[in-house]
Amino acid sequence: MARPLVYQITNGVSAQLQADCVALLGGASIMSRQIAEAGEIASSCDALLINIGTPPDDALALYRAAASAAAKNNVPIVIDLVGYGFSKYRTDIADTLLAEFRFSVIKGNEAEIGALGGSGAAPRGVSCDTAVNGAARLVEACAEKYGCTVYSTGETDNISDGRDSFVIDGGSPLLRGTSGIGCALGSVTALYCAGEGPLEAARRALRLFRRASAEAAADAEGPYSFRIKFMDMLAEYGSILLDEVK
Ligand SMILES: Nc1ncnc2c1ncn2[C@@H]1O[C@H](COP(=O)(O)OP(=O)(O)OP(=O)(O)O)[C@@H](O)[C@H]1O
Ligand SMILES: Cc1ncsc1CCO
Repeated sequence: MARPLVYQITNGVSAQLQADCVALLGGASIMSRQIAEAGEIASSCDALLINIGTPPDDALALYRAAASAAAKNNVPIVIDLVGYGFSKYRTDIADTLLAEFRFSVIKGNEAEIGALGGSGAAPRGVSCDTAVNGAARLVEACAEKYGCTVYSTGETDNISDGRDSFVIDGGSPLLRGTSGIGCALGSVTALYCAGEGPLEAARRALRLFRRASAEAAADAEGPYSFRIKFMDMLAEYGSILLDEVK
């Protein structure tokens, strides 16, 4: 497939980074928050990402319009549960979508997936790095409940499709030194879902980010030069070492 088109409905903070990641890994993005064109775009793209980071007033109607058109056309859908469990508004929206649609991948940081799995703790804001006890088990339980691939990110990443489960570690904590890299990971997951099954796509994205961050950290002078080097390394490993990071 030449340049898979990823329809990204996302937050206003990370959008540029997300579009850049998709572009440097060989995809193309379209971003729009207009309900009027959501069905049209979703039915002709190769993957849909719904990131609830900065939900607009009409968020539920927008996400529904996009998700229902994607589902009708067998377009894979990735949902990034940014801030799930923090505000009731976004948690209710996400729960409604999760009840109505079958997603290819559900992702969040450990605190967000912990909240989804009923850990009893809630994240404080977005990008929360609170560790959750039993994260791997919670990811597996969510994968079984929602019938899809689920992953959580943090010091270690946990991924499961309800049958097979993996832990991914390594990389660099500098990934957390600036904002939006988790959102970009969601975009790359959606991009890879255009070409392969959700578990393989998500594992590949997670491993690519760990691998690229380890290389970038080796000669970064600080969190921002790291961020630039990380993007270069993503491009390098994304095109050269696809099999190795699979
Ligand atoms: N302590 C850590 N060490 C190494 N890598 C990490 C660590 N914490 C997170 N990561 C990696 O950083 C990336 C972003 O994960 P993170 O959990 O920060 O997402 P997030 O909270 O959704 O981020 P954001 O909201 O800023 O987009 C992932 O690739 C994850 O594997
Ligand atoms: C800071 C922030 N607020 C909503 S989304 C976002 C980007 C990181 O998730």
